[in-house]
Amino acid sequence: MNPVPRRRRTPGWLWLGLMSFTALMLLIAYETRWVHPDIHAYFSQSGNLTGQQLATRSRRYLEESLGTLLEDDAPDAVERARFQIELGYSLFDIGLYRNEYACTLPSLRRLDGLYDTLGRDVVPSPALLSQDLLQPIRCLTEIEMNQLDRRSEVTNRFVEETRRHQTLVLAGSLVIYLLGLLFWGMHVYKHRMADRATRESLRWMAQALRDPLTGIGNRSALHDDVLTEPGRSLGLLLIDIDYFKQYNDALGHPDGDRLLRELVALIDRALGGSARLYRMGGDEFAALLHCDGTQPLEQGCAAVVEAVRGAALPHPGHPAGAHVTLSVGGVQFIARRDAFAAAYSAADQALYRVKAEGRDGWQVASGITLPASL
Ligand SMILES: Nc1nc2c(ncn2[C@@H]2O[C@H](COP(=O)(O)OP(=O)(O)OP(=O)(O)O)[C@@H](O)[C@H]2O)c(=O)[nH]1
Repeated sequence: MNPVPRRRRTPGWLWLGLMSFTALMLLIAYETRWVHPDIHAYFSQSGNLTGQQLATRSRRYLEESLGTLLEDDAPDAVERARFQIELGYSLFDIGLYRNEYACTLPSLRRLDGLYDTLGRDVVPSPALLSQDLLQPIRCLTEIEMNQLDRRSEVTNRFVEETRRHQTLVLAGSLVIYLLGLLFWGMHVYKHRMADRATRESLRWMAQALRDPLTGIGNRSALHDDVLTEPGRSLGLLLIDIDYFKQYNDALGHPDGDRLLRELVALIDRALGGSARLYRMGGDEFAALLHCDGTQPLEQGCAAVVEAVRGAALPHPGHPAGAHVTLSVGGVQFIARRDAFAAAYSAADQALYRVKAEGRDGWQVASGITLPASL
């Protein structure tokens, strides 16, 4: 046995639309959390960039010590200068400066020597002092400048990359948004198509239950309508035109069609517009009305026959030279799937009794014989 091929499921347009909007949200979330690593390092006070601040502070201590030694005559001036040199030294003596700036080690050695000399209470000559302190101060200035340049470079790179990221986010968002709109549009379009197909099917189904010539229901519609009212007491009229063949023969089929339409309007009016009419085929109609007893049914049958009689529609082919007349058979029944065939047959027999008795009249079946199982 061949296995039934499984239909491959593809995501619908609505799902694709939702997926693209989710992708848009993820992209935005990612980009808003993105931070340039160097800038992160800078703001988190770690990494190389902070070195510039240490050099600045170190240089200030060394400049202060130089000023103290050259201009301060207080007895503790040398001690304070030593302390300032010591502070400047500790901020200067870091791995970054040692590794990256050649002037660092000689400067530190000079500061070491000066610190020892001052410890022995010896104040070097201003020329020597200038050499020992100015050289480290110049070195620190160079470091500061360099670190500042580096910071600018990083900032520039950050700005450029931020711009690139923004462009990416903008372009990506635009593409995803447009895709989302497209998918959504496709979903709406498919939905409309499905709606249209459903309406079309319903229209076809309604048409399948209509008689195209007269616009009233057909035989299938009568069956459907009876089944939609289970248990309800209904009256069924079967109506047949007398000598319609002769009418067609005398006036032609187009006039015959016109008569069929005219009679539908007449019957409808005669039944007060409350009955549902059907064309069973050829020149035979049916009418379905709500009635609790046989009396309203008999009144309906009589009204239909009288109305057509009263209209005095010419019938040039009538064998007895009369106008158009109808034969009607009626039955009252309780709407049930298994009772309808018997009811229909009883009304048909009543109709044929009218035909047999000379036409232009009506009869109502006295009672219907239901199948034994009912
Ligand atoms: N114009 C027209 N004629 C139709 C249509 N359908 C069926 N007929 C005709 O209706 C006629 C029915 O003829 P019969 O069944 O002999 O009935 P009748 O001539 O009315 O005879 P009785 O019922 O015995 O009085 C036939 O001549 C069909 O050709 C239709 O749609 N239009």
